[in-house]
Amino acid sequence: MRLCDVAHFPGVGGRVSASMAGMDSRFVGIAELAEVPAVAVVVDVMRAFTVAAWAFAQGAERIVLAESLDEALALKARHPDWAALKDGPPAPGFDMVNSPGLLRSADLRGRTVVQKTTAGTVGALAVKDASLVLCAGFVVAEATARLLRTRRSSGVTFVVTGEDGQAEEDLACAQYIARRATEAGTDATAFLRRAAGSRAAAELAQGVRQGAHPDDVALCLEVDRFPFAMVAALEGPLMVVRPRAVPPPAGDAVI
Ligand SMILES: O=C(O)[C@H](CS(=O)(=O)O)OP(=O)(O)O
Ligand SMILES: [Mg+2]
Repeated sequence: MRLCDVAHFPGVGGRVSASMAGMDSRFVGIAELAEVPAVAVVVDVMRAFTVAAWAFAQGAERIVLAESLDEALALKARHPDWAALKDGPPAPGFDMVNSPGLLRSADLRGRTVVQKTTAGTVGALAVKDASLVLCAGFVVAEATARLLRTRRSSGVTFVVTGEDGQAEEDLACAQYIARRATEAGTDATAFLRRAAGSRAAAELAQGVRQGAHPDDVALCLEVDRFPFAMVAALEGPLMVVRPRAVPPPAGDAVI
């Protein structure tokens, strides 16, 4: 299994994985998932899981992750009250695109959202049999790290969804959450700088990616914009994401 280079992980030299304070972190691309991990944190900063977090902030009750555009449309056809969302340009049958800047004005109170994107939703579906799956980006970093701390997870697989596991914004965020799970006071600055310099950020800023809003990059780089983690789990045949509040445990001190 090829694992992501973590040479840019401050304080962790070399490659592969990081072991800190009893938590072993692995950073892998979707195609590198050889076995079902126990605990998986699936990272898509730009933009699937930033969008998912905004959907919950706008009132969505749950997000169903679709395997394909056809499945998303079929679910929408069966449940006309659900809101179907895809990346790329707007398309017939879909209600929304994968843009936090566009989504933040939507009223999704009580709605079920069906989401299909190129990387993020694919990554979460690839680990659907894991015992815990968290979908993450910078906007839910602390809640995600706190949930890992609370569970005292000893081994965590971070799925770096973009660019075959090489997307700098996803790797930086994964490494930030891994570090923050063991060191609550971790400074985000260097990690955010890497994400801001990523190919995805440049393409969004240049208008290369369709279905975008000028504020998308900035919204994807807001650390801890939301106080909840996002837990994905199988509910019958569907992989469903729900927000989970993660209050600080008594005595959870900054290390
Ligand atoms: O919407 C996005 O930013 C991307 C689409 S693409 O990879 O740039 O074509 O999807 P995501 O799954 O959110 O990375
Ligand atoms: Mg992405």
